[in-house]
Amino acid sequence: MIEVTNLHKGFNGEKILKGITTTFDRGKTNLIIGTSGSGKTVFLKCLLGLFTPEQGSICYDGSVYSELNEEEQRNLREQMGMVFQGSALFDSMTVEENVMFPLMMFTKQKREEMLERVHEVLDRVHLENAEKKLPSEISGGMQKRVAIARAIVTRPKYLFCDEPNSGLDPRTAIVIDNLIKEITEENNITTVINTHDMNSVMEIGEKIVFLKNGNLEWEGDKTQIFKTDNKAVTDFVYSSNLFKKVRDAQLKGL
Ligand SMILES: Nc1ncnc2c1ncn2[C@@H]1O[C@H](COP(=O)(O)OP(=O)(O)OP(=O)(O)O)[C@@H](O)[C@H]1O
Repeated sequence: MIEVTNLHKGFNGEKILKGITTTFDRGKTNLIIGTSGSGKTVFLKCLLGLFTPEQGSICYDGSVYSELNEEEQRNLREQMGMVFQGSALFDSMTVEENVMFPLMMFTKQKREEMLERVHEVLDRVHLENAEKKLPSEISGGMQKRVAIARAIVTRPKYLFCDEPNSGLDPRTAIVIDNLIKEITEENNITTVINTHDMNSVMEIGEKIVFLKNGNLEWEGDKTQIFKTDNKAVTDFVYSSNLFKKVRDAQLKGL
C-alpha cells in the first residue's frame, strides 16, 4: 500500500503538484488519469523516488521515503518495477537478455538461476518462444509483454506503468491491461498506472485518481466515474466520441 499525504512538487517556482493526498492499495490496479499537463508524470516520478517533493510524504507499507537513509531508499527503489512508455527495451539485446538485465544489476544470482526466473516470467506473459529474438523482430504488443516481464522479474512490491497502452491497437491494449491486472492480483503488487485511455479505465480501473492542474480533483472506481457530475471528470470521460454517443443514447432511453 502506498499512502500519499499533502504532496507538493514544483520546478523553478512553478507549482505542479499542489497538495495531493490519496492511497493506492495492494493487489489493485490504481490509475492516475487527467488532461495533458495535469501533473500525472510528475506524480509517478515522485512515487518512483525520482523527484523529491518539497512538502508532504509518501509512505510505502509503513516506510516514509523521506525518513529512510540512502541505503534504505535504494533498497526500497529496488522493490519497484517500471513499465516505461514505449517499452524502452534495449535494441541490441535479445528478449531474454532484456528481461535478465535487472537480475544482473540488482542480484548476485548464478546465471542458471537467473535464466530459470527469466523463463518463468516469459512463460507468464506468454512469450515462451521469443526469448532469442531482438525487440525489432517482435510486435509492439510482444514488446510490451517483454517490458512487463522485465519489470516483474525481480518480484517487485510496487509496479509503475507509464501509458502502458500507447501505440497498441485497442484489442491488444485490453489484453495488456488485463495481463497487468492479473499479475498485480497474483503477486499482491501495488500497481499504479498513468493513462489517458478510457478503455483502460473501464477495464481495470479499480481505483482512479483524477488530476486537474496538479490537484486531486476526484477519486473513485470505474463504475463511479460514470455517475459523477464533476464537470472536469465528465469532460474528460466524454471527450471520446464513442462515450459521448453511448451517454446520449442512454439519456434518450435507447
Ligand atoms: N523536470 C521538469 N522540469 C520542469 N518542469 C517540468 C518537469 N517535468 C514536468 N514539468 C512540468 O510539469 C507540468 C506537468 O507535466 P506532466 O508531464 O506531469 O503532465 P502529464 O499530466 O503527465 O501530461 P501528459 O499527459 O501530456 O504526459 C508541465 O507543465 C511540465 O512542463
